[in-house]
Amino acid sequence: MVALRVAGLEKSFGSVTALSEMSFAVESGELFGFLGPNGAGKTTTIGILTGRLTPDAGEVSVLGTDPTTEPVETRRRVGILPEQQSPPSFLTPREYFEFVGSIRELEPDTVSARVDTWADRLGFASKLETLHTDLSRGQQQKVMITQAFLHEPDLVFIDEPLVNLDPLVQERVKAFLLEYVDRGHTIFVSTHNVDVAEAICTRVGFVADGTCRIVETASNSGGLREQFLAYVETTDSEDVPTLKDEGSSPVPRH
Ligand SMILES: Nc1ncnc2c1ncn2[C@@H]1O[C@H](COP(=O)(O)OP(=O)(O)OP(=O)(O)O)[C@@H](O)[C@H]1O
Repeated sequence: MVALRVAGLEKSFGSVTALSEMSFAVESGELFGFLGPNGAGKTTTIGILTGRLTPDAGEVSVLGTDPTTEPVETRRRVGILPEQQSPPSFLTPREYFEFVGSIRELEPDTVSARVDTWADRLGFASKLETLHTDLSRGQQQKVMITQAFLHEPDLVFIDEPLVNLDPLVQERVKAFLLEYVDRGHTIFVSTHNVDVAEAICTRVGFVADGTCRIVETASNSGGLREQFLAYVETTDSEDVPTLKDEGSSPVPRH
């Protein structure tokens, strides 16, 4: 079953073309990686998939909803870990999770049990009653990861899930993501981190220059990093690493 699908997406901001004929689909149960350099169009695509942005053209479907016409319904059904967003500074993690739980229509006992599990998993039990403003960046990231999964949605969008986390917690998050898709849920991960994509994703969409090319990580023989850098070289993206000096052959663009 298809969890999400975009077809022919176009999006410009003034004279800047952010997306150009972006098309791909993600099946239920996939851990799909969206891998691209700065400015490739990843955040813009997630913004459209979660109803925050409206495309100039193209079709989009998320769990059978259309986020361009029914954004509230789409957001009700998914979890979102936005890029570089902090929890409210004036709340503690426990207060914030109670707030998120009420919006997500969860029973207080369910919220409490899930928060305890997440606090143990990511190691922030001692910080549950501390104002967010007094938490480190990594501790705030743990809170943001928890809120995205609190209602155990069928589909979760996560932007750079491991940023600011220490290596031990990174391993725990990666293990959780794999377990979550094993249970039949779908995860869409946007990242710059090729190693993370290669380690956990079933398929990867290389994003560059506002468009996307799908690569199967399981049958990937040439090394994801080399393929990715070679792909980016074939686009018009600026400020990206080059492999030309190392004698690699670019992968032809689809
Ligand atoms: N609100 C906006 N106004 C003008 N230009 C924008 C806006 N949002 C995005 N852009 C431009 O659209 C392009 C795609 O940006 P986007 O944020 O989607 O990239 P990204 O892949 O998420 O990048 P990064 O990895 O650096 O976060 C960039 O050229 C960016 O400058």
